[in-house]
Amino acid sequence: MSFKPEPAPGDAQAPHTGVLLCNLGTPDEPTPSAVRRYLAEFLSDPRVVEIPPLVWKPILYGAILPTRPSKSAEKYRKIWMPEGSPLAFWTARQAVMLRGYLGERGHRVTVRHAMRYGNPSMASMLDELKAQGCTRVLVVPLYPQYAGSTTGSVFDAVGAWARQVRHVPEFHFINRFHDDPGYIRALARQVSNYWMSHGRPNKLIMSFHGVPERSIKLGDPYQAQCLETARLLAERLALKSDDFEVCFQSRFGKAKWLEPYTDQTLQRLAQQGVGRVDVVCPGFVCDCLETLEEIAIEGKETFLHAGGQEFHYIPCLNDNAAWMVALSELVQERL
Ligand SMILES: C=CC1=C(C)c2cc3[nH]c(cc4nc(cc5[nH]c(cc1n2)c(C)c5CCC(=O)O)C(CCC(=O)O)=C4C)c(C)c3C=C
Ligand SMILES: [Fe+2]
Ligand SMILES: [Fe+2]
Repeated sequence: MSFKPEPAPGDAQAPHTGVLLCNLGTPDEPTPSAVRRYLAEFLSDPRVVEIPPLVWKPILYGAILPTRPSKSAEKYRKIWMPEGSPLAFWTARQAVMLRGYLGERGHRVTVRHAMRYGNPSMASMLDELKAQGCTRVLVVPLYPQYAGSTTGSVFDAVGAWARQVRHVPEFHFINRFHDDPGYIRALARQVSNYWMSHGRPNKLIMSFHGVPERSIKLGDPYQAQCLETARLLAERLALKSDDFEVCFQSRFGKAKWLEPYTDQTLQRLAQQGVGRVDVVCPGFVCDCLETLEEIAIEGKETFLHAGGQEFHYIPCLNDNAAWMVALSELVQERL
């Protein structure tokens, strides 16, 4: 004798969908050796450094990997949380929260998160979704603005995994959400809530991660999407054109990157006598090294040393409730 189980919500015939939130990745520990392992993988990706390997590999192994890891590890140590790297913590938390937001809907959905470089790897999480019986997978790069070096590279990793699988699931991809009304609303909430408790600045700086200028000339839509996010956020906050400035941070290497650079902008504003700036980083949905160390610590020093009076860093969306609603809507539209 056997019992037939009650039909599962969403019914057993419905396809089982996996949702994979993907972020950049981060070292496992704030130590030179862990940072070296991470940077070696990250900076060997031809999407990230578009220099012919015969030219780039000697620079990477001869100049960068012997020196940068210990300097970067020191920076990571300043922002490390008891739970680990902030980027890993917030990415994992968003996946857990998204599960809760989707759970009540009765779809057969399994949510996981993965990192493009480091752990948990994309291949291991795609293996797991497949083992769980997912026949469809929605890949969600946690980058609002599309860049070949970030979003494009996530799709490469999915392709590389699929190459060694016989029965490939039905893949769906989110390409960008830089102008999504829910995302813009969440950003505006995050900023206006901050201003409700801390007052308003003389200038709001919207700082996005940079990319080499050359990648834009070759057709990357990243810069245009950053500027559109900034325009929509300013509109939603009812800012006038001289209430805010857009700039680009985290330059890497010798080439020209997108301008204006964030550090030079902070210096100039301080010298022009702008007393208080607030910085928000709309291109990052999770706080990380580039926001907590480069902006909240180094950027603050730059501004104050150049004569600025007050510097505020407005945290990323992280577990902001309006953002979780926006993310769950982005996903639900594609279930
Ligand atoms: C938000 C989108 C990002 C784009 C676009 C991007 C492009 C890009 N980055 C590098 C080099 C480095 N980035 C590093 C850290 C880092 N970058 C992003 C996001 C984007 N990068 C994040 C979220 C992080 C933080 C990771 C963390 O652990 O918190 C680093 C490593 C740190 C260091 O040693 O400085 C490098 C290097 C390039 C070359 C590039 C585009 C071509
Ligand atoms: Fe980066
Ligand atoms: Fe940086």
